[in-house]
Amino acid sequence: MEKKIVELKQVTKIYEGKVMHRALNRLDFEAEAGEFIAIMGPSGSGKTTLLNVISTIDMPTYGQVIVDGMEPEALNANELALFRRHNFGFVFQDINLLQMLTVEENIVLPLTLDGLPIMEMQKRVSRLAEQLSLKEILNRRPDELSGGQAQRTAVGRALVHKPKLILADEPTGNLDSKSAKEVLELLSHINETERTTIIMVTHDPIAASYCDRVLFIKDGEFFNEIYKDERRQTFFQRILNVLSLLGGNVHDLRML
Ligand SMILES: Nc1ncnc2c1ncn2[C@@H]1O[C@H](COP(=O)(O)OP(=O)(O)OP(=O)(O)O)[C@@H](O)[C@H]1O
Repeated sequence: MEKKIVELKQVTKIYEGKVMHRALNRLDFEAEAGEFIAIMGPSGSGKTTLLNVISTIDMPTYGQVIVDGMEPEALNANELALFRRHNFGFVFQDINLLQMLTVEENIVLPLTLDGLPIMEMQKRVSRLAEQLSLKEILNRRPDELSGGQAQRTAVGRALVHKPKLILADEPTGNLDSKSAKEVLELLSHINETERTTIIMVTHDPIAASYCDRVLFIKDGEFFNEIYKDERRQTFFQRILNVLSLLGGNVHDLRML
């Protein structure tokens, strides 16, 4: 049995506002080290909230979150910021590269915060550039990149400090299908070779079919969960079957 990297026990998240909203309701969730997991559900079902609670960006109202054996709630603000920076890599739909910096400088940025020796930084960047097929374009700036190259750079930036867990929120949401495929194959490859755990929120059943497991949530509660045990195409069909049971707006299912 693999080590558990994330454990959520009966997690409830209530947003207090003019109208109180229960975004997660008594949700249990576990991720083992090395898993590649997709989180799916209709718009507003709590997917981003779940990712934010796992990444410690947000704290649950009730329930317990344990990441790599630690309870983030027990840490003070500085400790929490460090914990997050050392353990997590983030990939978002909006790629957010720094326009003034080259691909190489964007990738290396998180390491400069930790004051790593230059030789070590160069070693890591050149290894990543190889893995991410960015070798030829390390000196380009973000406005000279395709969408796929830009997102691969962002994946590089998320990986450079060797995080235990990659948290991705719609990483292919703004990409054409060819670039999306490149990024998904890359995430799969990183997951297989480095055993980095990846948790990815997606509306896209094709993206989800690259994962080992898909967790479906509805109204902030567990709805279903399926594991890949066969070819990606058959897994894709099973994902579509659950999505049709889940209901919601068909416009939520982009790229179908
Ligand atoms: N800061 C907030 N204050 C109040 N309500 C919020 C806040 N953030 C999210 N919500 C509400 O909580 C619910 C869950 O939001 P969340 O963003 O987690 O859903 P989601 O499944 O990621 O949606 P989408 O697929 O549209 O991105 C929604 O009804 C949303 O309106």
